Amino acid sequence: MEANSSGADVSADHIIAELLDMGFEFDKISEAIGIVGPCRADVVEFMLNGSGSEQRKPAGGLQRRSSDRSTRPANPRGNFKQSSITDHIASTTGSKMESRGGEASTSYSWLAPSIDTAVTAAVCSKSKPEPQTLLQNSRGEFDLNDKISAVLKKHFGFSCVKGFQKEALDAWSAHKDCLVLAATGSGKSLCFQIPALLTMKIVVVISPLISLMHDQCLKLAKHGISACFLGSGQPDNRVEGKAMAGMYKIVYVCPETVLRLMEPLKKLAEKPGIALFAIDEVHCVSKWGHDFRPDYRRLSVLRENFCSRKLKFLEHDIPLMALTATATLHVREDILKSLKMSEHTLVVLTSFFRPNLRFTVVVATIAFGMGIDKSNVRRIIHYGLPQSLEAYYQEAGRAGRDGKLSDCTLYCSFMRTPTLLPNKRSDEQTRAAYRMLLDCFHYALNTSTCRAKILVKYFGEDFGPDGCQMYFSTFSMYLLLI
Ligand SMILES: Nc1ncnc2c1ncn2[C@@H]1O[C@H](COP(=O)(O)OP(=O)(O)OP(=O)(O)O)[C@@H](O)[C@H]1O
Repeated sequence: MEANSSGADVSADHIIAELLDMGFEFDKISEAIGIVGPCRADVVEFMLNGSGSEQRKPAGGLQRRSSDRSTRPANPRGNFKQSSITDHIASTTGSKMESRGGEASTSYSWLAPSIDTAVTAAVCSKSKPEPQTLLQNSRGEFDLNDKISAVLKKHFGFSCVKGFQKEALDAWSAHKDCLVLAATGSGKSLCFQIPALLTMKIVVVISPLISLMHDQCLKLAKHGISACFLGSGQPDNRVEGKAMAGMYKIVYVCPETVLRLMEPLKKLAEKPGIALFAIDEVHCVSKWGHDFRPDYRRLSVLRENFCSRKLKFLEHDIPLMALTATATLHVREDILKSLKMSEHTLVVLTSFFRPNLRFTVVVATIAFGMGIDKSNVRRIIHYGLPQSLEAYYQEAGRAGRDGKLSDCTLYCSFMRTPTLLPNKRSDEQTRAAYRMLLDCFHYALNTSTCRAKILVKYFGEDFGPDGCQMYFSTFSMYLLLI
């Protein structure tokens, strides 16, 4: 027996039943329990990464499997909120229970960005209320912030939601569509996981990769939240039926499957109800992005079908929450249009400026390996030009997640033609690929401006003349001839 993240004791049988129910294979669960013992957190850790807690780690433990989340994302019509980089760097590296004060945030209309000084505070529970001790307001309702604090603490052990998470949750609670752009590892998942815990309804999450869905379900199991994944990677064919009967709080599904399940989803929307459709890695919608997936474009059926105009039992349209880590203005615009998101979509944006990263380009002919995904990576070295600056920002951004000064070095030889897109591509895709490559050339060849500034500008953000002074007043460019 062990204590789970919610404080309750669970047995090996209980863990097996729980994970089987989510659609994981019996053999894998048993193997994990056999190695790390009947501790849910360790079993999940083992299934995710091939290791349990330190003292129970098997000799010669397996290699860590990183969930490779390729990410990047626009509403010319929507409201635009932009919060500080400290929104993600400081909080993700801090202790789980740390309490954070207010966070600086700027907001602007994204067509004509103009920064103002609006402050978006993180929601922290001062008194750390337990669900049963929440105070009701005069109409007998619980305050949303208190509810959020309570579920956050109960399931995840955190005291505060970050500023951008609060913005997204406010949009959801106001039944608004929302586009969230926040860095890799900043905590986007909580934006759509919390709604599942605040209502009796289900959250449906559309995700492009089975490995991502798999990992997220395991992490939710660790936090005592029932979830499942549907699609070709689901070995148990009973899980789909159970999911469509409302037996899981969070249902992860790939785009092809969501398109196939439109009718069952409409029934689910009636009873017990769908709280939210979250579209993760939403840059996959855009042909202008580096990770285009045609099925993502067909997800406009969600906005077209799950609205009160079409489904008479709905009081409000079911909100869409689209999330990504990187997207240019062009890609954002494309996302909003392609998904037919509401004209009142709120765009929540955290700054792309990472003050602790120094960007250097070295023109050379020597090969170097890539860094790995850890919080304290001090240097990311790219060998060869990336296909796009989105891809570069995504990969280089793995450096310095702990907020400490780190270097991002790009080695490239202008003598070598960079790889473009797959051989079979339309003229439009070829043009887009060349455009993206041209941006990379401009970035690499720049000798007059701070590189961080170019990257941030590329994503449509202007942090003013002072932004670089701390670390970027100079940059390096070496020419190594061999
Ligand atoms: N409010 C919070 N306070 C402290 N830690 C948080 C908070 N929200 C999220 N985190 C932590 O941040 C980490 C990253 O979260 P998550 O995986 O959701 O990031 P993400 O933005 O979805 O990343 P990616 O783009 O790689 O998918 C997790 O360990 C999560 O527990």
